[in-house]
Amino acid sequence: MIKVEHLTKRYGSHPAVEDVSFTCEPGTVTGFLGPNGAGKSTTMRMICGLTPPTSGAATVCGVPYRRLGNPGRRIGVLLDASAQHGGRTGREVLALSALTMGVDSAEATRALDRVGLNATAARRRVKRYSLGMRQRLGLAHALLGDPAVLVLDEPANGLDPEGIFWMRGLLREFADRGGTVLLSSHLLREVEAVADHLVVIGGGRVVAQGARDELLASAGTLVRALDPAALGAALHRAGLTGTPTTDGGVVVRAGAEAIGRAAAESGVALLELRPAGSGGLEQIFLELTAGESVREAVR
Ligand SMILES: Nc1ncnc2c1ncn2[C@@H]1O[C@H](COP(=O)(O)OP(=O)(O)OP(=O)(O)O)[C@@H](O)[C@H]1O
Repeated sequence: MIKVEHLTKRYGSHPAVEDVSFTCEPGTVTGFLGPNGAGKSTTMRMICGLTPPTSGAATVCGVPYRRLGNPGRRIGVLLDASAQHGGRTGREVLALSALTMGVDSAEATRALDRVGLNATAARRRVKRYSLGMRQRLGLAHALLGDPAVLVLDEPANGLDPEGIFWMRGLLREFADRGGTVLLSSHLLREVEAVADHLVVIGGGRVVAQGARDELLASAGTLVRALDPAALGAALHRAGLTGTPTTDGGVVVRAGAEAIGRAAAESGVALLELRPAGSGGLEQIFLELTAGESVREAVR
């Protein structure tokens, strides 16, 4: 379990993270979402004892990270896939860590297999790795000590679609076996498919959090009409407000019945009327983090 309580980090007068609280339960994947500069990495660094908080606290398995004996056996961390020594081979990186953690060196081979790095890749120097291979090595490193908790900062960076699909499966399986996963992303669609819980951060503050399915259910209704301008006018007349989607629909914070009635009263022909689901969540994400680099967030 990870518990984050009122974490705050200020650099001079700049609040990088402001009063952030959330809990990651065993058996779940928590998606930590926010645009660039929102405070995700700073929060994760505070969880892992790398950045001292200005105030507040974080615990992993009930204790602050720095008080964990042999932390790699309790929590697997991937904060920066490029941080490995470029002159070492993938196998050397893992073998050294296995030695430090007191893990059998055979586990290094198992971890490499688990992340899809074959014997040729394992013999190659890390400086010759692609970003995707570095992410896989970072993940192998995080898994090496068979921890109960994983903290991964933007682990999908550099992975191709097949790699992202593979990683989701790995994280899901880890959580289904009772593990706790916290993973960050600036792309909603990347975490939505695997996360049970979402914590959305913008400008250093948590702007929304909860079960993914509940957030999805509260995401409004998507409506699409033959004549979008007429639909806009009909919604306006009914006192309903909507946010246009990028593909010509409108997400309205109201139920299908209210929207259907408003359209019918104005004689507007509808092409689509359904729970907005992830499209609506995307709109909420955009609204909540407005002013941040939102375009990139929903790319
Ligand atoms: N060491 C530091 N000194 C000063 N400011 C910092 C430092 N580290 C982070 N910040 C600032 O804190 C804020 C949050 O940064 P952080 O890296 O945590 O965001 P992020 O959500 O991880 O973004 P990204 O997705 O771009 O990595 C930013 O405004 C950043 O400039």
